[in-house]
Amino acid sequence: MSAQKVAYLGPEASFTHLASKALFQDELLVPIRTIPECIEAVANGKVDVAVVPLENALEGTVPLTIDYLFHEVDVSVIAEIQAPIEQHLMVHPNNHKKWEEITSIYSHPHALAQCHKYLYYRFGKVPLEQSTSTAAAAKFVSENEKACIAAIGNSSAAIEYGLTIVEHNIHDFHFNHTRFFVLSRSNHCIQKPGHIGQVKTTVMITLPKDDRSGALHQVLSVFAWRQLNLSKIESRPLKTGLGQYFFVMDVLEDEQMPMMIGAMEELKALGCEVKSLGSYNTYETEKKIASD
Ligand SMILES: O=C(O)C(=O)C[C@]1(C(=O)O)C=C[C@@H](O)C=C1
Repeated sequence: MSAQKVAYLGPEASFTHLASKALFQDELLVPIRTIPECIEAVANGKVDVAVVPLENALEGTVPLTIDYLFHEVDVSVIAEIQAPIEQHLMVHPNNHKKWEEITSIYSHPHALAQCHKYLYYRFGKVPLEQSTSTAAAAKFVSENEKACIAAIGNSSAAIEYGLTIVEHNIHDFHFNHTRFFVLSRSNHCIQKPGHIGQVKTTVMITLPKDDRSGALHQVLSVFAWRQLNLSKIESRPLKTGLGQYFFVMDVLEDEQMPMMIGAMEELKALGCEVKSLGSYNTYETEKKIASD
């Protein structure tokens, strides 16, 4: 069988690349510049699969990913990858000796936010610049050795782009992990040995338009009386006006199970709109994932 094309938020050595490599050892990995372009690539059939960051333990949801999946495309989640995240400050080797004089710091907004306290106390006056990924920041710093600037990213990015790490582990809290979604046009979830926990289903629910009181309570009851365990609930703006939201819920059950089928029917009977992203297994980059 020919290798699958797997798009990921690049360039090489982004955290998303490291997560993709853990699950897709034998496939063709294709770096793409931004999260929407990754999602479009899989939706349009340019690639078979796309890997994008979804949620970080310190900073929460990556809004671009969840909003794009709700508003713009119909694709399924076929796996989740969880990875530990260690952020380091790195500079061009030519600037190694004067690294404390850096004039700006580049990284992905989620990475900058994960290091907020460090940056505030250590470099409070130094401007922070946003990049499309941590690896894009490292690449930029490597290409601009004349400027005394730094990037925040992982140690693979430092090696890939020939940078020197000047401060290790600058993220503010020790337990720093990120969830990545593996997206596909088909809804056949990846079944490789080594997954952890229970199967999960992600649904996006819009409440009935009549704005009745207790609507969210009704939605939660649909899951509660069936003993369907939720591992996440979050509201995101519908982008139609202030106070209008959709709800993202992760349910620890397969959507094919009778209780889940019943729950989805009851939600629709209540007047909710339901968009399911499908059921999927969770893999960890630290744990061995068999190549098939
Ligand atoms: O993959 C990368 O390197 C990214 O820059 C993206 C991203 C994210 O959006 O959460 C991935 C993991 C880390 O949490 C920080 C940044």
